[in-house]
Amino acid sequence: MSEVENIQTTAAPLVRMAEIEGRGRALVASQPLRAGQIVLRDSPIIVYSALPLKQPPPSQQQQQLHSSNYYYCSNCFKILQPWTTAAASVVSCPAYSASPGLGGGYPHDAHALFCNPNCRSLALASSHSPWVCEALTRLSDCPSLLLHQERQVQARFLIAAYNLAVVSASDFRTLLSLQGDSPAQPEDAALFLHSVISSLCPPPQSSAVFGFSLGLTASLLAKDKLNAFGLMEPFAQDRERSVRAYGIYPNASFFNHDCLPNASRFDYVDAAAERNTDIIVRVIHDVPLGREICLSYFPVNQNYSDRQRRLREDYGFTCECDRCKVEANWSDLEEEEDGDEEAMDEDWDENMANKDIEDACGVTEDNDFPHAYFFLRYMCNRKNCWGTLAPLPPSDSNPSCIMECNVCGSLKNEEEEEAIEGSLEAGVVLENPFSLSLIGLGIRGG
Ligand SMILES: C[S@@+](CC[C@H](N)C(=O)[O-])C[C@H]1O[C@@H](n2cnc3c(N)ncnc32)[C@H](O)[C@@H]1O
Repeated sequence: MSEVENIQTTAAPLVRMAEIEGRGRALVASQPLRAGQIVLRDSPIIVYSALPLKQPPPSQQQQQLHSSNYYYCSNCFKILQPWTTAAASVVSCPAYSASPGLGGGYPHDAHALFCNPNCRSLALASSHSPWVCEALTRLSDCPSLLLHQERQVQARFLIAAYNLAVVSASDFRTLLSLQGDSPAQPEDAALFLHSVISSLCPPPQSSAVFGFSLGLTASLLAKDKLNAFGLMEPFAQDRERSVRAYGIYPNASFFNHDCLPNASRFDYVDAAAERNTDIIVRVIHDVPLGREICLSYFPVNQNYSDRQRRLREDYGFTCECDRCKVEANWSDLEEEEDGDEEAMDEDWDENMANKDIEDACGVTEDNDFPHAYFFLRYMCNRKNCWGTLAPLPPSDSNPSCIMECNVCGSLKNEEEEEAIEGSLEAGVVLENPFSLSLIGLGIRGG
């Protein structure tokens, strides 16, 4: 085992890297961890926009995206205030001649806006170099690319990655060290994007040390697919949550997946603080020394077959976690019963609700649903949220009773919820030591 460099700014790292057979590199607890403890704060080596290259004119924005979320700074990725005099500090990339705000709004076709001149200066010296600016301009006028939204976002990643090779060789080496190899036969995306970039905007000569080849393009795309974290738009109950930007995080990339994770990651992109694109990983309950720390690569409410398919197709492995071992059996039964795999999603809540709550809390010994406690305690009960709850960091080793959701951001005070709900539910479940979680998370009744 080797210690992960820079993984903690404190003197004693809380996690270290281990090589685990069948799972590759992993992060394990290097000391006993308390619920809520921050095990990693990580800064991205690349952040790139999740928006298509060619943005629709304002008249169509409403249909395609939530318009208030549409504009953000191309350096720090904080949302830009709607155009008012309060947003007067917003500046565009120098290559774009019009001034933001003219005509009552931001220019919809400016490919880079910055929340202030400082952000612009930082970007011009790094992520928005003259080559990136020129490349994005050319790519956004490429008709064959504009047909594929996903390819446009991949193109943004490739431009950011090839630019990284020029502006920071060491960060580019780190990127190359992450999981993800070029497949023997390059996939369509790599063939297409490499040819478009070669013809329209080949990387500058200064990146020659790493070269520019189809193999490298394919390998970079593979690394992006396995390691990128989505920085999400704020949660809203009435619409699907979208990704604002993707980031590649050099240390967080070593977290393996578990369908019942013991840690969850938080981001605070619109926070006023600096390093707003960092991700912060906290353990959701106590973790013993030596135990692997895992995240879930997607919301924990997904059913067994969807999870397995996604992990196989997107991440190339078969999940054999405790939850999958259990659900493999009841999933088969349910699929036989209704003969419709798709119906599992809708049935999932019902499955949970129908399981005996006493079993869930370990009161009786039934291994049919041993992990129900996880959902009752650590899954957010806000409609359409499906986030994971983790306690706030402990203070002076005292655990916090405030749980924070990593998707909608709500804070739940377990003690207050117990007091309020307890009076409503008196006699029903309060004898159960876990009742406050059951009530607070609203699982009862499905
Ligand atoms: C983001 S990387 C995690 C770090 C990776 N293990 C490494 O060595 O760099 C994702 C990859 O890790 C592996 N992985 C993650 N979770 C796993 C699990 N539960 N079982 C087996 N392999 C896993 C898969 O190869 C997956 O594509």
